[in-house]
Amino acid sequence: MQYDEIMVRYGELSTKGRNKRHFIDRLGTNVRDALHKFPKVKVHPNPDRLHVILNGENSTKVMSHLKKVFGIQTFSPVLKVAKDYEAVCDAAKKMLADQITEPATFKVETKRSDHHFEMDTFQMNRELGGFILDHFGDQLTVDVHHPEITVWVDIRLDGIYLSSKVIKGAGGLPVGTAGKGMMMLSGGIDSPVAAYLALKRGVSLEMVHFYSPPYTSEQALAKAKELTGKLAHYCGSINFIEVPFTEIQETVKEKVPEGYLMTIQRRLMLRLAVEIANRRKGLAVFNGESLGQVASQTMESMRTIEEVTNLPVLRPVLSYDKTEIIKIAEEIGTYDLSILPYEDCCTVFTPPSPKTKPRIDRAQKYEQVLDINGLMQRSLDGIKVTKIHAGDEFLNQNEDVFAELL
Ligand SMILES: Nc1ncnc2c1ncn2[C@@H]1O[C@H](COP(=O)(O)OP(=O)(O)OP(=O)(O)O)[C@@H](O)[C@H]1O
Repeated sequence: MQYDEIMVRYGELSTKGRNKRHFIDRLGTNVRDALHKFPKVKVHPNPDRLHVILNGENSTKVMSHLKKVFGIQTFSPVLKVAKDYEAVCDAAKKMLADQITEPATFKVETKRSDHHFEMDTFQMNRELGGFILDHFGDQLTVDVHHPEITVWVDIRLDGIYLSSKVIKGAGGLPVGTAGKGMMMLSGGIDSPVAAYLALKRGVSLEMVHFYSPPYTSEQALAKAKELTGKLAHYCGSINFIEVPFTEIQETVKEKVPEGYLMTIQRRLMLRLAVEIANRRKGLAVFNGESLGQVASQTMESMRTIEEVTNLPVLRPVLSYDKTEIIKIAEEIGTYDLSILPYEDCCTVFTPPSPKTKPRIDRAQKYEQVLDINGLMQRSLDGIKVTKIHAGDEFLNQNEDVFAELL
């Protein structure tokens, strides 16, 4: 059914006191971004509610985009009618016919800011309630205390607004209200989920992806970019930073004892991510590590890798089980992409038995034979940044991607 407006209720941000204005403005910007494909839509972020005026744009499509904007608790599609009781009845009938699928309880709740309207709130509740019972009496019964459906009637100066559905929003905080972070994004299952959770807490992210041609293919890179396109649905667009890592991996493999290959590679990845964060005003590095999942994800290993920086390294999925991570990946639509069998630079160079408790002093000693600054500089010189928008696709532009899978 086509509605006139979507009324958005704020989530957690309504408790943010002095920062409230900043949060609301940011949410307004994010909603406009998310709805940029609907040019007629107008967004009005008011202190108590945000109003999306549809001006004829398809309400179902607009709502499917709104569902992914963080900082929204719930929203309701609204019909606007002339200030006329008959018009209110017609609209209520249309709305409920579209909504009711099984017996339910209901009540009418009216608010009136136009005190010149001929009916007061009490009258409207009673009359419209009676009208609804006349038409839907076989399915609806009145419950004024805990109704399953509330028909809201808002009598304002410019018209009467009706709504009856409450749709759950994405929750969280508006992206961009919690600072900027660098997300280490592989093509795996965990880091896209970690990125989603960071975005949900209001962090604005840039993706840092290490790739090692010819050991890793164009398809592996395309997969990481396409994952970014999926995540961009939650924030409009995301910068994707590809970082060449081949020379580092070849050198580390040649010069470092096998048990420490993974640790030293990770220390270099982290150093690079931190340098990129410093250059691009990032406040933290995020990754998809989950405690105890693999050899590099023990506390000892995390400590030895993290020793190279004092920038916070944040791990949104640290305490999640794999099954919990997979569930979120499925919900946000990244799982099917993540399990495509393209090699990651880490898997290509993973030794058969990496140390699960690497020591800081050993890692430092093995790094002494490496030209860390030179390796990093050459890698940083090869960085490429691409702005990726929601839904951008990279894999299917490349037909041989699928050919290779067959
Ligand atoms: N090629 C890469 N580019 C950027 N970050 C990476 C890359 N490979 C690994 N990482 C980062 O290191 C974390 C741990 O990687 P690892 O391969 O050990 O674990 P994982 O559990 O398979 O993670 P994921 O499922 O995210 O790949 C990843 O979650 C990601 O944040």
